Amino acid sequence: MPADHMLPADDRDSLEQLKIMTERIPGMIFQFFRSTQGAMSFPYLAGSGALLGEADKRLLAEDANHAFERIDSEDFPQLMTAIERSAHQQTPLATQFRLRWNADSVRWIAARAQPERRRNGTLWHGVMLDISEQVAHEAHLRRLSDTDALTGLANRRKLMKRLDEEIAKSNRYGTPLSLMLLDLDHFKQVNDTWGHLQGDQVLAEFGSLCTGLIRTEDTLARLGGEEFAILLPLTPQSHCQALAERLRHHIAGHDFGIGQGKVTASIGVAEHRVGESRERLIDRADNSLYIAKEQGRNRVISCTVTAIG
Ligand SMILES: Nc1nc2c(ncn2[C@@H]2O[C@H](COP(=O)(O)OP(=O)(O)OP(=O)(O)O)[C@@H](O)[C@H]2O)c(=O)[nH]1
Repeated sequence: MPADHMLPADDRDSLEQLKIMTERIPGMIFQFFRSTQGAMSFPYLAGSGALLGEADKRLLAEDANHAFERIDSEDFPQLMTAIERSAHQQTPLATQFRLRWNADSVRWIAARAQPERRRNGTLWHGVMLDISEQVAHEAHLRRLSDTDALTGLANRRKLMKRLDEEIAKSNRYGTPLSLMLLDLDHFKQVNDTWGHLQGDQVLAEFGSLCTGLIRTEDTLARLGGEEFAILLPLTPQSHCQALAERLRHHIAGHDFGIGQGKVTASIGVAEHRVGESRERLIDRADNSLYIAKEQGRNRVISCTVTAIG
């Protein structure tokens, strides 16, 4: 029989096993306490043994700020809000944030914890997991779903997102916003004469050429086939029209690998009007493009019926 102050052997084995396990799991289990005065600490921290030394654990048991000061300043406010809400509503804490790991490494951490009201504050019981690889993978998938595979430019889906963002800003602040639609002329002939592979090459080079002529804040997208679009924030129609004319000129003078002057583009321009929908703006630019094609191609038409070229 064990002495009164000792645990039975079975329990000691279980405790020993639990200790070994918590030190080896690929994450951390913790208790986090926030007093009613706002003082914060980690009374218990275990797991990912290699990541946190005993000294760190002792410091954090006194004051959680040793960990909080390593949290990315962009994520800190939403973490504090999540803690506050969880304490106030007694609902589970579920959040994620970036943690500075060492001089050149930042890790994404997900935290899930259950709050428990105590006489002098709130005590959470929870787990933290390093989700950096998952976050990087999601970002990669997002980039893929927003990118046109042939040209590496933004695709239609991405352009629609950017249009929604910029239209919202334009409506809110009354700032100018222009949209340009570009369509290569008689592209079928390029394919028929030089082959589809060379046609692909022309499309990719067209993307590079235009990218080099616009600002980084502008979004150049391939809408599909030989149709492209450029979204130009903070740009009134007159400036957009001048840029379109410059692009048209460069395109017509460029050798895309099939001889100079073999590729031209028709361009339609429209400026967003406050309160106008995305579809209406696209329709107006598309209408200008249609007129440019009708009037003989290799020209710029703006929605205010000004024809150049
Ligand atoms: N090489 C290549 N060709 C494409 C791609 N997507 C669409 N096209 C071709 O682009 C051509 C578009 O033809 P049309 O819509 O008749 O237009 P167009 O010949 O450019 O004539 P206009 O626009 O009226 O000046 C077709 O031959 C399509 O096969 C692509 O990804 N690669």
